[in-house]
Amino acid sequence: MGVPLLEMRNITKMFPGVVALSEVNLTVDQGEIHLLLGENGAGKSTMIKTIIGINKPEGGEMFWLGQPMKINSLDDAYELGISVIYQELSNIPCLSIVENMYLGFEKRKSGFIDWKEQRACAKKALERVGLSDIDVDMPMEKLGMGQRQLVEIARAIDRNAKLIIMDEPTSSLSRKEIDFLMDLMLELNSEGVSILFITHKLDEAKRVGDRVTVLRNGQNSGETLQVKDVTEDDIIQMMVGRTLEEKYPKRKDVKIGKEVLRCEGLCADKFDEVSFSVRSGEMLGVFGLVGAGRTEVMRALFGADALADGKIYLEEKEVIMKHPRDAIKQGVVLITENRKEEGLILIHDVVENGTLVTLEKFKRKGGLLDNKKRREMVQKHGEALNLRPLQPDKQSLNFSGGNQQKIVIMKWLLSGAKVFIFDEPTKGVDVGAKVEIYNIMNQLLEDGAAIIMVSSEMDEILGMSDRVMVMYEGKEMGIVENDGSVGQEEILTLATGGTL
Ligand SMILES: Nc1ncnc2c1ncn2[C@@H]1O[C@H](COP(=O)(O)OP(=O)(O)OP(=O)(O)O)[C@@H](O)[C@H]1O
Repeated sequence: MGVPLLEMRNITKMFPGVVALSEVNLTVDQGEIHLLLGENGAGKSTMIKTIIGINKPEGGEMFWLGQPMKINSLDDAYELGISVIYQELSNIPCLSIVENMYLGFEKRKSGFIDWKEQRACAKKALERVGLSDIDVDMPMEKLGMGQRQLVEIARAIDRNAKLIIMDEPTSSLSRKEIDFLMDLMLELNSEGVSILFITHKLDEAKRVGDRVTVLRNGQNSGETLQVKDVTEDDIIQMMVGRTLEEKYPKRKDVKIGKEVLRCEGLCADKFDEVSFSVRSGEMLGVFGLVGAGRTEVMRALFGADALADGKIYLEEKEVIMKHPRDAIKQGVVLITENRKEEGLILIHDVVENGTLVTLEKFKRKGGLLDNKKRREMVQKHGEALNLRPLQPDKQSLNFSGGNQQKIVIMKWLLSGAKVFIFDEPTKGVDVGAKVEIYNIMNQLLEDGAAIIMVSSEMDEILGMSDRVMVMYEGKEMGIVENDGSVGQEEILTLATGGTL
């Protein structure tokens, strides 16, 4: 194996009130896929930012191919051959694919941008990620989340990276795209590229990883191990310090009651004739591959996008959702998949974000806000959601990705709605926190709410839903009872346009 490609020794990084990394060690060998795992807030992203020079550690040493690593900026990282594919997409939506791919690293000829060369190289790299038919001059915003992610991967391939750091690259991809990416990772790896792979999906991790380093509360949790020598349960034990009894906790005292919401023949640009209903105490799972139109239906139902046709009934009365305000007023809320753009005001703290849609509840006589009560509520829900760190005054942008998701969930939990639409609720959330979110959903159902859960995770859909609506290319392919009579195969058949 020779000298390690990257060696991080005793890295310590502090932020106000938090020791994000404490004497952490990480070694990535040449030509290996190394897993960096840990709960939300364990310090994985902080470690990556340290590797690429964004964070300056307070202590520790870094080596690249055995030599002390001088890294002061992202440019130094690229120079060495390190590319990062971030958890949250970092491209600029209004720029074209090719502009995004070479932003800050333009190919030049006689001082001018060499568009011909850029387009040719972009096309070649995009072919490798399965996007051979795509027009490289198309604006990024025209692509779905999954495709945008693949463009980022193409950019790393184009830069001939020696180390590709992938921070949850699969969280926005469909099953097919994930399989494609896993194969691509193995292929790149066989060509000698090292990959540092961060994921919360342990099955994927096990599928491709050679060795695994686990972080827990900013420290190494045990030694780095060979992936073939550990089970998923061993990894969970290292991550959370205990084994999880149930991945999908059972609902105890839930009675499915009357229909709360019914949608008939919903139509818009991206979907056609979608009809479904959900009852009190019931979870309707909505499954489909990326681009199936699930999020679009939910956004229209919530009044965030316009409907061309169709009717919505709430407790048997027809309602019009022209604006999210209308939906919230009627007790229908959407917990968006896109937390950074739509879920949170990142510069605001947890109290402000957590109580943003429920300010009315905290108004005192005279109209002033009861900030003490706001803080107490946020503290209470933060504890229930295991928000880490539990610092209500901390700016949301300084929370780890998974913990930001918990703040978004908190915001809507406080609203006391009748219908909760969760769009990919556990995206980027660690195994332990997933169970916490499922427990909260179960509690909502016990309290009589209705839940619609859009998810690309088949296990999650089958583990949590009472019924499953399957969509394909904007069409509703069927609604099935999740009572064991249908399984993964049947649902996938519907999701790929087939019939049962
Ligand atoms: N700029 C910052 N200012 C203050 N605290 C920060 C900052 N960046 C990270 N932290 C804190 O450092 C800790 C580690 O966060 P980090 O983002 O590295 O976690 P993570 O393991 O990547 O989690 P996730 O899986 O949720 O993405 C957290 O407590 C986080 O709140």
